[in-house]
Amino acid sequence: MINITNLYKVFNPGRPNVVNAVNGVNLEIKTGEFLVIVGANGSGKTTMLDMVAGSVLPTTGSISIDDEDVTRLADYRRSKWIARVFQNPSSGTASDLSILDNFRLAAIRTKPKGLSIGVNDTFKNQVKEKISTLGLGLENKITQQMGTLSGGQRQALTLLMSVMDSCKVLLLDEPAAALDPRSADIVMRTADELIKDYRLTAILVTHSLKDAYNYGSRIIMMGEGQIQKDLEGESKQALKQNDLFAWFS
Ligand SMILES: Nc1ncnc2c1ncn2[C@@H]1O[C@H](COP(=O)(O)OP(=O)(O)OP(=O)(O)O)[C@@H](O)[C@H]1O
Repeated sequence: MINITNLYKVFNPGRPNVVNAVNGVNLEIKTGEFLVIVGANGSGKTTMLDMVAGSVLPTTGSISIDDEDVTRLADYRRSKWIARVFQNPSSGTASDLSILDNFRLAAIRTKPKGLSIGVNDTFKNQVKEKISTLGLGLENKITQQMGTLSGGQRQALTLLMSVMDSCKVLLLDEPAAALDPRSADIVMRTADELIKDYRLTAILVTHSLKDAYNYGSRIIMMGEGQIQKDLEGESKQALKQNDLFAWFS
């Protein structure tokens, strides 16, 4: 469970270019919940995600994960709980390494430095089996360099890699925004399945109202650094795509 209490982020405080990016957010995200965040440009979505990830520190307020206060914990120390997928497909993978070596590194993401993992047949078969679930035929190309794959293929693999090691929280920062419609669908469906299969707590930031409508168990809309709408459960399911468009009109 993620608990966000009285969260504020002020950039450039006391200067003429001061920005109140996040402005008093309170949010409890239950284990296994798939939260979608929508909102206009500059409404504070990414800053919120950055604060959960630990790459931006809050000005005031607190964040806890499973009752552990992580408010001031550096991002690399949160990696035992959190995996993040960015908009840019190159961010989550090492271009020069093979698919298999990327998965090898992913499997020891949260382990102490210096630990390595042997690439035996059992591991190879595990990786192939996981990759085959994508239905992209990549299981037969595990020695191919990651850099030679398309953006969609890389994003789908990045998602799979995030559950190779312990991961409780999946942060999705417009993961399909740079992809063609078919690849975007594959990436979003893969994310949805992993969230359900591994009972991950997930936060998706998106400008795609189609994805916001199709995915997630809860949706919030941010405006001026605050939560302006919050629908979950049956209310989220009952939301029509047109209602969602109307939020932005
Ligand atoms: N490092 C920073 N320094 C100064 N201002 C920042 C910084 N990061 C974000 N901001 C400002 O904070 C506000 C919220 O930005 P944020 O990126 O969180 O919004 P967003 O809702 O994710 O927007 P978008 O949909 O365009 O990605 C914006 O006014 C932005 O310019």
